[in-house]
Amino acid sequence: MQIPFYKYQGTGNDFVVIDNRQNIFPKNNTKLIGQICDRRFGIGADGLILLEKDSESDFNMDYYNSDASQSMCGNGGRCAVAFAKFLGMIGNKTTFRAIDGLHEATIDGEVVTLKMSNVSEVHQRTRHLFLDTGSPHHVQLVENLDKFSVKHEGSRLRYGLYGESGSNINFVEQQAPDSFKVRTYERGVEDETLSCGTGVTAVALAMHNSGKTSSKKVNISTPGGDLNVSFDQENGTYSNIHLQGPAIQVFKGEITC
Ligand SMILES: N[C@H](CCC[C@H](N)C(=O)O)C(=O)O
Repeated sequence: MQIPFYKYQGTGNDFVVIDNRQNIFPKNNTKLIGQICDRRFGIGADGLILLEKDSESDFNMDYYNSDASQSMCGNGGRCAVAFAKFLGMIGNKTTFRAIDGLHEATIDGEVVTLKMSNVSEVHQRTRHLFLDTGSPHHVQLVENLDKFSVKHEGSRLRYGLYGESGSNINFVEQQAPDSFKVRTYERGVEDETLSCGTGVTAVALAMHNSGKTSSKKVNISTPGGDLNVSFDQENGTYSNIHLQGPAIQVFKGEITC
């Protein structure tokens, strides 16, 4: 079978994206998902995105990590919006469905602004914070982030602290009153990725919640590029959360399976 696909990247978090509105992809074949995402034997990607029909919104985004596990994906959501625009399915505004519910988004050129789900619980621990922005995130301030062993420490925490279900692990260094550098170990990729959308969203909220910033517009730089997170906070709930950054189409191909 030949399945057309596109490759997108959002600040270096990269995805194989497929128009699956006719249900052509064998999504139960988790081995195939792993093969597609394999950096050597396949196309190579952090995850797979299937864009599907949805009865109540413009489309459904079915997201798979490279190990075929599922979660919400912020950068993937931004790339799905860019793909839907490319397909002519939407104009510059959309509402789509993901695993954590409906999301609004806008697109202006290559920049996609994605509304994230509300966050009403931020757990403060001795040396880290934990919150769920559509996927679970551990947020920890470190020194000398550029030299930090993200994969080793990230894996240790992901399995040691969070067991089999795991969590994404974000290491953070403050750059200025409203800006931070972040490197992320991603659950389901089981490696450092160049950027993590739900992760930088978690970092922005966690840094505000712990008083490291009083700004409600936070700039986050990742190894893959820069993202902005803006939000409101009322009675302990974070709402009107927007993740903004580029989503770029890289190439088109055909999967043989
Ligand atoms: N690895 C995450 C999902 C993808 C998150 C990341 N790619 C993003 O942009 O939010 C998890 O399983 O919790």
